[in-house]
Order: sequence, then structure tokens, then C-alpha cells
Amino acid sequence: MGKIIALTNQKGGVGKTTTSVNLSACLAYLGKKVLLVDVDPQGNATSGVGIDKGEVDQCIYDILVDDVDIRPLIKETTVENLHAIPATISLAGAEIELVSTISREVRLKKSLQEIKPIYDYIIIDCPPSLGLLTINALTASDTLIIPVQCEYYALEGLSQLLSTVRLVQKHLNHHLLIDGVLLTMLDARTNLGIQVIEEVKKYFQDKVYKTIIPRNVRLSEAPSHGVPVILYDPKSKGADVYLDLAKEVIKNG
Ligand SMILES: Nc1ncnc2c1ncn2[C@@H]1O[C@H](COP(=O)(O)OP(=O)(O)OP(=O)(O)O)[C@@H](O)[C@H]1O
Ligand SMILES: [Mg+2]
Repeated sequence: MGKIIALTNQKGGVGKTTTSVNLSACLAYLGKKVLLVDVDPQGNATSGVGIDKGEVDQCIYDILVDDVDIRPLIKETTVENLHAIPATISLAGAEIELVSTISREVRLKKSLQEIKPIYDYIIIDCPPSLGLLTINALTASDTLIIPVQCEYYALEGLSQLLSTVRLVQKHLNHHLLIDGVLLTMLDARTNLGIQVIEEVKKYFQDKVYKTIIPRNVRLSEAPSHGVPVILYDPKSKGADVYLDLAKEVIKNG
């Protein structure tokens, strides 16, 4: 039975998509059967695993708004063992269209439950907001990974995220857990990064992943080639650390 993990943080540009794509690919590389679900209208995770958004006729929008069968939407990717459900810009309308829909918060959960037994891991890439798309992702998930960028104001907005998580736990998904906070984009040349690590560890204690993702140019180059870093440059630091993260995720159960 698959474990459903959402990458979430309403703050933009903290490494949600980079982590969704590369964690999924590394889990697949380690022999797990993985599904990557793109719930962000930007569709960056979709193109990051080599799916041409222009060729996609139905996407996660159709599952959420039109309640279509999830199975035909599953696509192959550039990575063996890794499937994906794409998102396109049409998803931008879903946030508003779902407002008046019955059981609007549980639509993704209902669909993913049907295919959960086929996969070891289902990884959801969330948009940078706390709207209905993210609520659907939190409601569908077993656990959360919260990427936090090693920058000034790293903890800003996290209390709002945590109170949204508590509301979802109370009303929509009692067993939702925070697996951990992932520190991203560390620049080892500055003291600032070290300070942020200490601050985040003080706040989240043992909920912080041992693996810390450094800044690595290969990680930012890989998406334009439609492949995760493990295929783009397997010897890079970026490939190394995301493999470490995948092993840590597997070890955590
Ligand atoms: N470890 C890293 N090293 C270098 N560049 C990185 C790293 N992680 C992410 N990036 C780059 O930083 C930018 C933001 O990352 P990413 O898209 O993963 O964040 P996000 O949280 O998904 O953003 P959004 O909130 O817009 O969805 C991207 O251009 C990405 O290539
Ligand atoms: Mg993103």
C-alpha cells in the first residue's frame, strides 16, 4: 500500500517542485514504484519529468473538477518506475470552480485511494498557496514534507501553514502527520545558512531531515532538459543529496 507524501509550503520558490521531482526520481531509482502528482497550475513538476504540457489533453483539473477516472491520466515519464499525473494552466481555474462543489476538499483523496495499492510512494507537488488545491493535497496525504529555504525569513509563514495543517487534521484527515522539515538551497559559504539551520532545528527539533539540500547548479539546470538530476548528472552533488533524502524517507517508513 503506497504512502502519500505532499511537498507543501505556501511560500514560493523554496524547493517544493525540485524536491518533488528529484525525490520521486530517486525513490524510483532505488526500485520503488512511484507516482508524481502535480497539483500546481504552473506545471513545473510535469515538465520536469519530461511531459510536454502542450500534448496533455486531460490533467489533474479534470479529476478535481469533472470527477473523471484517474487511471487514463497516468503518464510515463523520462524515469523508469516513475509515473506522473500532469497539471496544466487550466488548473488555475479549479480553485474558484471548486468553491461551489460538493465534497470539494476530498476529491483528490477519493481518486488517489483507487490507485494507492499500485504504488510504493505517491508524491504530491503543491502550489505556493493555502487554497483548495493545497487543502485537497493535505486531505489526500499520509504525511507532509515542508521544504524551508536556508535564507532570511525562513520561518516566516510557517505558523500559518501549521495552523492550516491542524485544521485539516481536525476536520478532514485525522491521521495526517508532518514527516519533516527539509532545509533547502544551503549556501555553505555563508554564516546565514548555519544560523537558519540552528533556528529551524530549535523550532522543529527531531522533525528536521538529516539530509540538507545545498545550492547546486545542476539542480536548476536539469528541468530545462526534462529530466531529474539523477539522469542529467548522476555524479553531481544534487544527485547525491536527493538519493540520501530518498534513503532517509524509506528508512522513516
Ligand atoms: N538546491 C538547489 N540549488 C539550486 N537551485 C535550486 C535548488 N532548489 C531549487 N532551485 C531553483 O530555485 C527555483 C525555485 O525552486 P522550486 O521551483 O523547486 O521551488 P517551488 O517551491 O516549487 O516554487 P513555487 O512556489 O513557485 O512552486 C527554481 O528555479 C529551481 O531550479
Ligand atoms: Mg513549485
